Amino acid sequence: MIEFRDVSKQFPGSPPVLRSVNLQVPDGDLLALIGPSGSGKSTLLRMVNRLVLPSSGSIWVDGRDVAQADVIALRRSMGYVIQNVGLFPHLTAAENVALVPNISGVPAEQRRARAHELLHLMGLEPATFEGRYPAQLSGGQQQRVGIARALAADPAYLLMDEPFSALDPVTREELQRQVHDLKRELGKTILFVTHDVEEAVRLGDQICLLGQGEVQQVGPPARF
Ligand SMILES: Nc1ncnc2c1ncn2[C@@H]1O[C@H](COP(=O)(O)OP(=O)(O)OP(=O)(O)O)[C@@H](O)[C@H]1O
Repeated sequence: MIEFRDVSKQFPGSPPVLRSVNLQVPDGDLLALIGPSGSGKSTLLRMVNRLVLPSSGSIWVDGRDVAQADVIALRRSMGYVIQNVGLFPHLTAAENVALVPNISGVPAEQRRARAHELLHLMGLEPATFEGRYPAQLSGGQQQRVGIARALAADPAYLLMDEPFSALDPVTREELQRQVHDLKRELGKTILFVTHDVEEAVRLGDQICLLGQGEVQQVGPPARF
């Protein structure tokens, strides 16, 4: 479970972004964070992997306060997917997917097998795609590689920050379906930022609406 306990955030010299946020993402759930631009969605998500530190309050993952965790171990224990993927341009699709296993010392053969498995899972046939560089992939294919990379260390948690915003509607729907299947089949716990209410309704077990620095509403999609 991911839990925000009384979390507030104020960047120096700016008005408060978030005030007293209390929120839980139970194991196996996808919580979609929605809200107007600037409402603090990304800030809240980034506090989970400590890219942003709360001004007060705490964030707990699996019953542990992330402030006490080793930051590298914490980040490796979570998949992180962002809008513009951030693939390394000089690494092939398979090498990008196998990046974390590589730094963690997983032997080459095992890494390759894992990269194949994940590319396949994301609908990219390894025989065709493993050797391609990001520039040789479409936006949707790059995003699939980005998700495969986030899954490489088999993290229990995925943090997804507007992962599909830059994609055309058809690709976007395909990837939404894939995330839905992933969640069901692999039992991941997902925090998903989107500005698209339809996407939130389609994917979320719970939706949290942020606004004016606070949680305005939280509940299952039927209530939105
Ligand atoms: N590092 C930072 N330093 C100062 N202010 C910041 C920083 N990061 C974010 N902010 C401010 O915090 C507020 C919330 O930003 P955040 O990116 O969390 O919003 P968001 O809801 O994700 O917006 P969007 O939908 O536009 O991506 C904004 O006013 C932003 O300018």
